Amino acid sequence: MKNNHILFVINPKSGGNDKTGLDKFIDKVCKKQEVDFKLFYTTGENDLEKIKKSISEHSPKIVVACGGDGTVNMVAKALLNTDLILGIMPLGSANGMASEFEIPEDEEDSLDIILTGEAKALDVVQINNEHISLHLSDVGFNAKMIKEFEEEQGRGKLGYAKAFFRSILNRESETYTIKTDQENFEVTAEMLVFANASSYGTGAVINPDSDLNDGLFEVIVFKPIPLSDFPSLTFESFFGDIKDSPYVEIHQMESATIICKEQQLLQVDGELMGEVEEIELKVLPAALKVIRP
Ligand SMILES: Nc1ncnc2c1ncn2[C@@H]1O[C@H](COP(=O)(O)OP(=O)(O)OP(=O)(O)O)[C@@H](O)[C@H]1O
Repeated sequence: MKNNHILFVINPKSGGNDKTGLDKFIDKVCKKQEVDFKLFYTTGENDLEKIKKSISEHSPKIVVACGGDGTVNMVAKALLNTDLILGIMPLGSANGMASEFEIPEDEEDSLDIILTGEAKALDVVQINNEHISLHLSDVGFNAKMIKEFEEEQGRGKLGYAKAFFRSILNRESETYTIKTDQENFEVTAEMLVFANASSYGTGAVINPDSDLNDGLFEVIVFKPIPLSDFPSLTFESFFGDIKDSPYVEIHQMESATIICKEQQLLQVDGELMGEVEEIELKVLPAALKVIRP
């Protein structure tokens, strides 16, 4: 079956790559396949509202996020609680959600999946009633590393490596209280991950039991770890099972309130959301339909 009537939401800046030929490419493929389509370009200003307006003007069946995780998250926000289907053309510097769904970065292949793939339901994690997370959100080590990276002059792979090693050397432990329907408990952690999905864009698997459609999410506690054991934990996340590590604890839940003893920088699907003291998490089961291979 051919998927018809599509709105392509293009982030012209994502991934730092040139997208000047993208409109012609979409036009060529869609015309050949006799698929109706419209293009929308993000500006970085009030894009969510503008996308919603464009959806109400054009009434598409599918809305495709052409960008990185930030663009995917924003389009998903516009589609929540509607019958519209999300498609993904991974064109960002971080394409974590696309790699989770095994959507290839090649434009031709990803567009083919959008036109012929099947829509499957996906849980979404609501955070503090204002953000949604399809992929991975966290406080602690990773959020601080992203901040370091964004402040890095050089960026690129070298900038990432510098931010990574600086963050490793400056790791800090924080105390968090986790409140669920069943229990309240305190943890000391270098990082807490709120995980719908399984892996960061780098390929590190931090949530091996992830099921994107089980009506649950995982809170992964990374306990204080001596520097000498850091390489083995990293190795396990890439090649083994992180659950075997004595420094990792995984809790599954439907909702939770996390209270941070000190304010923490919150990262949601690759975007920094500022400092928070309390984090309200709630799974929205099967709240989104996504085209997958
Ligand atoms: N036309 C635009 N000009 C500048 N920024 C934009 C534009 N459109 C969207 N943005 C910004 O792009 C970001 C999302 O980028 P996205 O995550 O999709 O790609 P990315 O290349 O992975 O991003 P990052 O720069 O975070 O690595 C948002 O912060 C959004 O505000």
